[in-house]
Amino acid sequence: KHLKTRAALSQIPGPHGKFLIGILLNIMDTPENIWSYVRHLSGKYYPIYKYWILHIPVVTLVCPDDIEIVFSSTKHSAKGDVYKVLLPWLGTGLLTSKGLKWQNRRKILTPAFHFNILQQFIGIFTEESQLLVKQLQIECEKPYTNIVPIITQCTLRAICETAMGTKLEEDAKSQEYTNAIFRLGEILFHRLTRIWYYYGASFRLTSLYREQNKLLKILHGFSRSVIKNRKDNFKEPIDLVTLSSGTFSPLKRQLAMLDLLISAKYSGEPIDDEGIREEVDTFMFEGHDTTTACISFTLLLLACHKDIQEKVVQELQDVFGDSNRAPTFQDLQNLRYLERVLKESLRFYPSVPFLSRVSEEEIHTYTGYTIPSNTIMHIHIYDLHHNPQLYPEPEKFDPDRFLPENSAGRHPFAYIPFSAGPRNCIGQKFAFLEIKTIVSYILRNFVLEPVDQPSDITMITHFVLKTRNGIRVKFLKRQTRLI
Ligand code: HEM
Repeated sequence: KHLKTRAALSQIPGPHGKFLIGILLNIMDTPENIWSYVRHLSGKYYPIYKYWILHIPVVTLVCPDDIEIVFSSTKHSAKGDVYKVLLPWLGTGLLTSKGLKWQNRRKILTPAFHFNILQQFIGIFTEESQLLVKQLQIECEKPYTNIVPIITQCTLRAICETAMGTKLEEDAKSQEYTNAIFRLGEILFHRLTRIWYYYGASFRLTSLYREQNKLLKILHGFSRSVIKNRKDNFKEPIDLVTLSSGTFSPLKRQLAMLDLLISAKYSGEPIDDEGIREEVDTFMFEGHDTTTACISFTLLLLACHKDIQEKVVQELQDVFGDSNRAPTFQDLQNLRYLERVLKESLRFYPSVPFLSRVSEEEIHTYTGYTIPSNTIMHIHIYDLHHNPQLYPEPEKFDPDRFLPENSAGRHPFAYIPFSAGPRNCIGQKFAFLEIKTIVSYILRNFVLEPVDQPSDITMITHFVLKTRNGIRVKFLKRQTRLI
């Protein structure tokens, strides 16, 4: 079996690497060099390549036909080894679980992302956007602003309130929680780019491991105390089926996703308190860095493309006029041009640049190779989205690529910022509502001037698309204030 596996893998092209260690030395490098190295491999070996890291083979897929084979199947849904670093924080929640557990959790969580539930979050997104506008007014005095930290604060507050029903205030407990999320993010990043820390006891011997444990105590302690509080005040199970069917009517009280999980538990669904904690933590992780990346890169692109920025502002003027009212669900639906801008922004800068899966059985690729069972597969969304055969002039920011007439005929797996198939992102509608609310508030109040250009930006390897030095934009107060 071993020889058969080796023989199949040897047919797949890729860098030779060194005897016994494969390409280990190439990835023991800075995060920006790892990023460039992987881009180089994708260009050189398109449509598929393989490398060895020590004794572990990794096959990378960059072509939509091969990606379709993996994503369309309910097999191959187990995650690759990179996700191991997330387990201490998230446990096996929706992102990291597999098999029956994943199926059960997905079934429980799906109604929580129905439009009828999501609509009630627009009020929270609006409040957070208004707070952000106030902060950005102060930034207008400065020559430029690194937008990433300020947007992160905003999206973190939004997800905390929607997922847990808890506001992150200025108090010590909230600050401690926020700081722990930031610091744990740094440690996860440190481990992600050091593969020898995924396996065995090597990470446990480091001071970072001890620090991680302290941070986990804070994070899990916070989630558990919110869950306990919410459970103590829980009145009656929510009828999710009724709530997620029929037309939307505003609820008597603001529900958090946590309430829906508690309700599912009391209705006999297979989820206990620790399971609820896993899912709440998963939302906290998945639900803020991804939206931060999308908003930050969109602001960068709009600052650098004034004509497109003006078209978005014109659309906002058409929808809101000179009124300073908050957006309704219908307003957000009507922002069609902004939607195309966001889609193109997620093509250009996919918040999740790569995914990793494990083949559960042998795969025969469209491109003519055999991937043996139990092989780690990386799917490079960034390279897929920058393929000139799929997107002519891929480095051009052009929202009209997503006009219906221009999207017709595009390969269904050529555009996958939210992944695809049964294991796609459960939060994509939530994300669009939030991002549209925040970006529209920013553009109703400010003119964006370019500071960094896309060509100035140095990308780094991370779970979520990030740059080495943030993203700088200049904010000017908009003369005809729309809000
Ligand atoms: C622009 C914003 C977002 C992008 C681009 C994005 C992208 C993705 C991608 C690519 C995956 C697949 C990950 C994998 O297979 O390893 C995923 C999964 C997931 N996302 Fe998102 N996401 C976004 C926002 C959100 C938000 C706001 C939430 C929660 C409120 C969320 C919750 C999740 C969860 C729970 C999963 C795991 C789903 C499963 O395995 O069944 N995401 N997301």
